[in-house]
Formats: sequence, structure tokens, C-alpha cells
Amino acid sequence: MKKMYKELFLFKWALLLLILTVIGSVAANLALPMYLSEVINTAIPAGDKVRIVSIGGTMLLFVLLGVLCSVGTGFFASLASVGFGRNVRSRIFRKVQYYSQTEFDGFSTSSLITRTNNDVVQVQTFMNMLLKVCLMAPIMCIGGVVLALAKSVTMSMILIVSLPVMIAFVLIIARLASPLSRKMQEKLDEINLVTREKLTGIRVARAFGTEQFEEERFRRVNDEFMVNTVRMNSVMGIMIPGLSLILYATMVALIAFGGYQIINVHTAIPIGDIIAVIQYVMQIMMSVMMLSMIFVMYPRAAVSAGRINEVLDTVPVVADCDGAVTETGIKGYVSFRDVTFTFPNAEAPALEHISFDSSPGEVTAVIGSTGSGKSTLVNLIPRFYDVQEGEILVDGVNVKEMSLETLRGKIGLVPQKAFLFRGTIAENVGYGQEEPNQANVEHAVMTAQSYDFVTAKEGGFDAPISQGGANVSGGQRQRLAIARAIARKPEIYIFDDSFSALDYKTDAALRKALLSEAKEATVILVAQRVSTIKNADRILVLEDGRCVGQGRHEELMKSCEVYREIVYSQLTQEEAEKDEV
Ligand SMILES: Nc1ncnc2c1ncn2[C@@H]1O[C@H](COP(=O)(O)OP(=O)(O)OP(=O)(O)O)[C@@H](O)[C@H]1O
Repeated sequence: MKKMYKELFLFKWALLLLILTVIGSVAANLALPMYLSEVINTAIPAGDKVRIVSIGGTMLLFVLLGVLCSVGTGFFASLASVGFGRNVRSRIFRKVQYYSQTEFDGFSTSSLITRTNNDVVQVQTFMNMLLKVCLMAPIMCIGGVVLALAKSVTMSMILIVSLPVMIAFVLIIARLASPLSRKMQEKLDEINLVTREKLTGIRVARAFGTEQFEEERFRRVNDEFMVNTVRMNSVMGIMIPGLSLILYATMVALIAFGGYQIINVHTAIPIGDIIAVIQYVMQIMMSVMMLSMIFVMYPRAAVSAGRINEVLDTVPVVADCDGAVTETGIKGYVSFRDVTFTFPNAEAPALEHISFDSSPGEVTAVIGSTGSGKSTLVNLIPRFYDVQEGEILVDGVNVKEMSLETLRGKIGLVPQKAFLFRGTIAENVGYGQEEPNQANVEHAVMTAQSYDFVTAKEGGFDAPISQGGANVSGGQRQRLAIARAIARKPEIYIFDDSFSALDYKTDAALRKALLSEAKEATVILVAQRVSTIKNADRILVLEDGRCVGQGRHEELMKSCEVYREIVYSQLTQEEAEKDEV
């Protein structure tokens, strides 16, 4: 929580003005009972109308001051707390941007969303309450005690009993609420996880008719959240009536004691003072009640703050080293030197002892059965993960020693699952460029064999793309993702099974156009189809994370059993021996 307070103190001006308004509001509230007792004790018994009006007028001014200051307190507390929320959200967003895949795998995406939204709102709401109460309540308590004592020491003694009872009650409630608070955030995480999965996989759920199963899954987490929230609310439900009971019991005791004084004691306290003491005691106890809200809100906010800090304190395992290289003399060279890689928490390596070199103008293809490590191999080049053994060099520099911006600036990646952002086609193709150039975007779209379908769409290049690219076909999405990589004019192209949704004709036309487009770049191509990779300068054949063959098609046909099996499972002998497919 300490770090969160630091973040709040960035709003110095709002906090300073808040302090002034709090002081004004407390002063006004403490002054009123003084004037009230004066009017009851002296002005009314003397029938002094002028004095009654003048004291009444002064009281009215204090009421106005109190109201104005309370409005100011609310405004400045809100300014600081909402600003705090905005800053923390931005910090989380910025931090998560630099997370490597390992951190994403560690936190779930839904948990990151809950932390960015719900957890920040929890802390923000707590801060708002804290700002309004933490300064006001102690001043009110101290001022109230002093003024009550000044009016009547004997009556004020009632506080010695009621205050500790109230404080003990609040502490017990806070203790009960604390574990429930943590659980509530966890349950909310689960609700987000199920909702997110359900919404992204809605087509699959429909196709498999699993709506009921999904509903049951959602109902379970939703019910758990409800049960936990009911428990939490029950605990909180005890608090207000409990505190009110203590408050009213104190008031009854005060009235009884004051009445006894007037009836039985020779030196009775004036009625005005009794009323003033009752008001001060009420103000003191109300302040403690408000402070108790802080105690109750604190555990949940502390849990949320902890969850936020976990995100902010996580150091990405993939980050720039000191003196990271930002310039390289040569361009477009990729080398794997005896690379072995194991996923965090995995038992066996996903890749073992992989070595190859790829130079500008060359196409390196990677083929193998599913799960053989093809995607893992290409994901290591932009450092989505760091290798444990061996090294990967780009332009002769170990990727761990190159700045991530430089490294990733060299790469045009088309991921296995083509993803499009919400926006227009032109915005998607020009994504990541400071000033996308229309001619460049059009050229990239043409190379990616997308020109016809883009221009046929209403709005053409300005046609909207909906969330995740849901309003274009799988093949169109792949081609736009390819166009996005081409528009970047990278030194290294990485296509991770990016042609799988294309028909054979488009696949062949696209590869041909790419060859002339990327003739000075290195192309690394993962594919399942032999026809896509047959003419590559180098083919790596992967099996269970190991490279079981490396060479051109003709060489591998002679030397690699696994490759031959893949080829004959897709092509006839005649097709396999042809130069072009
Ligand atoms: N994030 C991950 N954590 C742990 N293991 C993983 C992770 N991603 C992949 N793997 C495992 O690593 C191995 C290689 O996976 P990879 O995705 O590279 O295979 P692939 O050859 O690209 O498969 P496909 O052709 O089906 O896409 C598989 O056994 C897979 O289960």
C-alpha cells in the first residue's frame, strides 16, 4: 500500500487545497455547538432578541462555510483519487506492454484485465474515502474532546467507555472482512476468465452445442462470487447497526447523566452545555464511525494494491541489457547456434540443439508434425522467450545483447493466428508505422494478393475491421496480416504457418510476389504444406524439438526419412520430383 500512497502524493496541489477545506469544515462543525450552548444558556433566558438574531446569523455563516468546505473536500479528494487511478492504470498498461510471453503465461490475461480495472477502482475508492476522512476524523475527535471537556469534564467521561467499545468492534469487523475481501477479488478473476474464454470461443461453443455446459461453468463461478459477497455483506451489515447501537446507547447515557445532574446535583450543568457536549460526543463518534469505514475498506484495498504491485514489480525476464546494441553493421542475418529451449514449468525442452544460418535473399523453411517446435523456433527470434542454451544471432549480435526495439524493428512477423485490430484496413496494414504511406499500404496489399477483395469492400482501404478481424474471412485475415508485415519493409520476414488458410493458387501467387518483394531480406517460413516450402533455399525438418534434417528439397528427399514421409503424405512421387508445384 505504501507505493500507492506515494502515487497519491503526486497530486500535491489537490491535497493542499483538500487540507484547507477539511480544516474549514471541521472548524465550522465544532463552532456550531458553542454558539448553540451560548444562545440556550444566555440569550434565550435573558430574552435578548438582538443577541439571538446575531448568534443565529453567525451560526448560519458557519453552516455555509461548512457546506462550501465539504463540497471542496469532496471535489479535491475526487480529483486526487481519480487522478491516482488514471496514473496507476497507465503504469500497469505501460508495464504490461513490455512483458515477455513468460509473464503473460504467469498472470492470466483475464487477471491482468481485472487488475487494471477492478483492482485500481478498489484502491481509488479507498483513497477517496481516506482523503475525506483520515484528516477530518482525527481533527474532529481531538477538537471535539477538548471542547467537550471544556464544557463538562464529568459528562465527557462517558467517552472513556464508549470509544474503546466502538474501536474494538471496528477491529473485529475488519478482521472478519479481510479474508473475504481477498477471496472476492480472486472470484472476480475467475468470472472474468470464464467470460473472456466464453466470448472469444463463442463460435466453437455454438458449433458444439455446449451453451448449457458453458452456462453451468459460468453459473458455478458466479454463484461462488455471490456466496462470498453475501458473506462479506453480512459482516458489513452487522457493522452499521452495531455502530449505531453504540452511538445511541452513548447518547441515552449522556441524556440520562445530564438529566440526573440537573435534577439531583446542586451545581448542575447548564442545559446549553449538556446539548453542546451531546453534540460533540456525537461528532466524535461519527468521526470514529467514518474512520471505521476506512478500516473495513482497507483489507480489500490492500489486497487490490498487492495485486497491482505484483504487476508493477514484475521484472520482465526479457528486457534490454545494459549497453544493448542499437546499430548493426550488417542486415538480415539470422543464426541459431546449438539452441536448446524449455518453456517455463515444462519438463522437457521444446527445442534441442538447433543450428542453422539464414542470409539475406534466402528462404529458410521449417516443417514438421504438429507440436514439433516450429512456432517455438520462430518465436525465439524476436525474443518472445529467451533461450537457456546456445545463442541466437541477428546480424551477428546475440539477440540478448540487442535492444528489443532494434531487434523487433528488423522483423516483420506474421503470427500463426493472424490478428487484426479494430480500425480500418489501411490502419491495420500501416500498423506500427509513424506515418503510414498510402502508396506503401496499397503496394503491400497488392503483394499480399488482397487488392481485389479490399477494393471490392465498401469503403475500400477505409473499410472497417471489427474486433479481432471478425468481419473478414480467415484467408483474408491472413493476407492482411501478411500485408502488414510487408508494409513494414523488414530485414527479416517470419511467416508462422501464415499461408495455411490460402487456396493453392493464392498461396503460389503470394509466394511469387513475395520473392521479388523480399529479395534482399531473409525469409523464415513455417508451413505444413510441402508445396509452400519445396523451393526454399533451406528446409529444417523438426521432430519432437530436434532438427532431423536440413537442406534443399532434393537433398532431403534422399537423406531424410521424416521429410520423405511428410512429402509422400501430401504429394505424388511425380509431384515431389517436379521443380514447381
Ligand atoms: N507456452 C507454452 N508453455 C509450455 N509448453 C508449450 C507452450 N507453447 C508450446 N508448448 C509446447 O511446446 C511444443 C512445441 O510447440 P509449438 O507450438 O512450437 O509446435 P508447432 O510445431 O508450431 O505445432 P503446430 O504445427 O501445431 O503449430 C509442444 O509440445 C507444445 O505443447
